Amino acid sequence: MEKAIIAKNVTKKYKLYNGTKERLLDLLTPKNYGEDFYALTNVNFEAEKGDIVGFIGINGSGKSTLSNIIAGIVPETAGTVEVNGQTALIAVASGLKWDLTGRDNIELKCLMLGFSKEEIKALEPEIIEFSELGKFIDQPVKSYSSGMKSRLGFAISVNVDPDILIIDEALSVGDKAFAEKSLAKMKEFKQKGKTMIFVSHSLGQMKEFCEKILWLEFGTVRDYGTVDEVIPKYEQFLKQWQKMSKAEKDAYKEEAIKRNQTANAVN
Ligand SMILES: Nc1ncnc2c1ncn2[C@@H]1O[C@H](COP(=O)(O)OP(=O)(O)OP(=O)(O)O)[C@@H](O)[C@H]1O
Repeated sequence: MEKAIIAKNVTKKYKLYNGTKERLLDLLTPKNYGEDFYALTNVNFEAEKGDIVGFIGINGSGKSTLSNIIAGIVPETAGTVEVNGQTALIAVASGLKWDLTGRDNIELKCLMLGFSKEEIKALEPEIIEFSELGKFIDQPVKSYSSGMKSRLGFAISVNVDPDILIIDEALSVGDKAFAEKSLAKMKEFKQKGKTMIFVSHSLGQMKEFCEKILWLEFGTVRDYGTVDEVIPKYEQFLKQWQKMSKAEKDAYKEEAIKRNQTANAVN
């Protein structure tokens, strides 16, 4: 089988600063200010061409970070990510230039993807219609609601026909009718044998839509397998997690992060 994505030992380190002054000092001086925070530690993950993979995990597990790295929007700190094909990421707050209008965003995105002026002209009406933005298409994106931004992002990404479509929580904003239309479009993609990554907290949507599940836990891979293998284990975990007190959750999280950091130091 042809691989669509090969992620090897992917690590993402962020710097956490105690205020703007510390951030500036870190930039301006050779001394190391701020605290290292590992959002991902040595993540290994592969997807075959045509796989539909769901990323699950509680808040802060690194799902969006890994999606953004695969989409080429955020650089990895260490490790490698090989992606075979053109990716398109649909996420609530990403990829759109807020000062430009919806129409300008469509044109810019298509130009960046290598479409010609003629191809863009032909594609634009379809994208605008799918977005249901009406006359707002000529207003700056900063005047859009989060649902409208998501609709525009979704309309562009699904209509440019990417090889790998990454959808990060974009179905959770906006109305039910648009979510259904988007799901139908995603099913079309699935039938065409495209590769898809789907990030969602809705296990119902995951079961309906995905074949494989990558379960991330505080920046590491807790499990990767079929929907039937991984989702029941995750549901079991969620039941325990929900019963934990805040202090127990903090302790669990701290322990997991420490384990990740130790793993990082060893490798
Ligand atoms: N730019 C950043 N600077 C510092 N820390 C960050 C940055 N972006 C993400 N993080 C941290 O990295 C961790 C992983 O975040 P990420 O958004 O990837 O998680 P997630 O699993 O997608 O979470 P959610 O389900 O809440 O969307 C979090 O602890 C987050 O606070």
